[in-house]
Parts: sequence; structure tokens; C-alpha cells
Amino acid sequence: MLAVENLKKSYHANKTTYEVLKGISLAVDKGEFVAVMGPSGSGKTTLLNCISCYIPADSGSIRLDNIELAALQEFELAEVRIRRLGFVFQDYLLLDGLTVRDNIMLPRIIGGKTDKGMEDATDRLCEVFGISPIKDKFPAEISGGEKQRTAVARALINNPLLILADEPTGNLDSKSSRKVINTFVQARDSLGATIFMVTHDSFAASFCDRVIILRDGTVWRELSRLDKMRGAFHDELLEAIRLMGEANGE
Ligand SMILES: Nc1ncnc2c1ncn2[C@@H]1O[C@H](COP(=O)(O)OP(=O)(O)OP(=O)(O)O)[C@@H](O)[C@H]1O
Repeated sequence: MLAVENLKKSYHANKTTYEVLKGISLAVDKGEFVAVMGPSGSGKTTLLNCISCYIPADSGSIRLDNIELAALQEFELAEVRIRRLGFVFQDYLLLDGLTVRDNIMLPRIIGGKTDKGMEDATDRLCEVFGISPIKDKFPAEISGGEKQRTAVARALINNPLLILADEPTGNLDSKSSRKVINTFVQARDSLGATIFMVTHDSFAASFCDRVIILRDGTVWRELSRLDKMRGAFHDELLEAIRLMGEANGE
């Protein structure tokens, strides 16, 4: 589904070059829910922005369903963003002037696919995520959890190959965070969605199938949940984070 190989990216500021991604390789399989963690400055957002086609990498390869993104022209990358990727942001980014239903349909409208199928797909997503009763409301009239479910439904409307989520649990408490993560788990289990999520939140990450930990622009460690209980996987993540802190002399 997603294959990243030896990805490198530097920023240049004040005549200095900052090497941020130093040869990242990773893969995400169809139907997997994968988290990327790592200390501040380890390159998580830069990696996500490269996969999102927002910034070009310096070298290396990103293949999405066997399409090499580096080989695409700008207009083709825009097509990938609109049709092949779904995005979920920390602040939901719903449009205040549109109803829940219209917000969900928006990527499809932007992509020019305004057929009858769009309405059916929207209604189906509203049902899956339990937001049918509020679909004619506006964002100001719904709860935080309902906004997040709307945002995840919107990310799924074009049947994307991959959902990219940037800190979706942000500063939420663990109860709200759990509701958000349940929405992703439901998207994976009911709709076969593939999800790649950047997070600082080990609790949220402990619901994932796999967690990739970055350190200083490289993949430091990958942990798979396999058949472990969530709590045991959370402990394993906390221990890995502690070990990384020790290795950093913290
Ligand atoms: N546009 C830019 N120009 C110069 N340096 C940048 C730019 N964007 C990011 N950086 C630097 O690259 C490094 C990695 O940034 P990035 O945002 O990818 O890290 P991160 O792991 O997502 O951090 P955080 O957890 O704090 O969000 C940081 O040292 C940052 O200062």
C-alpha cells in the first residue's frame, strides 16, 4: 500500500543545512492502522508532509499503491491528494457554513464526482459513524466527538487508499482521545481503511497495529501489537519511550 524507502529531506536556513529525514524506510499494509511517534523535532511532520505530497523529498522513494510519487507532476500530485488520500487534522477543519453532510461530501465535490453515488456514500458513512441524526446540523451545533467523526467520514468519502492523520487526539483527555481512536478502529474494521497517524500520545498509539518510533530523522524502532492486550502494548510503548530517553541522556 505505502512503501517509503531511504527518504531524505533537509531544510536550508541562514546558510545552514538541517538534515531532518536521514534515510527513512517503512511500509504500511492495506488495512493497517499505524502510528508514528518520536520526540519533538524527530521529523514526524516532515515525513507526513512528504507522504501527503505537500513538500518534495530530496531523495528516496514514496510509493503509494505502486505509484512513485516523486515521478509525478504537480497537477498529478494534486490528484493524488484529492482522490487517493484522506486527511484528518487535529482541529478537524470543518467548514462552519456547511452542514455535517455537506462537509463530508466536500472532497468529492472538489474532485468533481458529484453523482448519485456521492449522496449514497455520504449517508452510508453517516450511518457507520452514528451521525445520521445530526447530518443537517452545522459544526457549531455539534459536539467535539461528533466533529471528529464527521472529519473521519469526510476523509473516507473518496475511498482513499490511505488516511493521513496529524495529531488527531491533540490535547484531548484520555476519554475523548479514546472516542477519536475508536472512530479510526471502526474505519479500519468496518471499511478496511488504512491509517497512518502521527501522534505524541502513547495511549492513542496503543490501539494501533504497529508503532514506528522516529529518533533524529531515522526509524529507531518498530513495535507490533500482534495479539497483545492493549494495556500490555501500551506498557511496551512506554518502556521503549523510556529507553529512548535514557539513550538521549534524559
Ligand atoms: N520549513 C522549515 N524550515 C526549516 N526547518 C524546519 C522546517 N520545518 C521543520 N523544520 C525543522 O525540522 C525538524 C523536524 O521538524 P518536524 O516538524 O518534522 O518534527 P516533529 O517530529 O513533527 O516535531 P513536533 O513533535 O515538535 O511536531 C525540526 O528541528 C524543525 O525545526
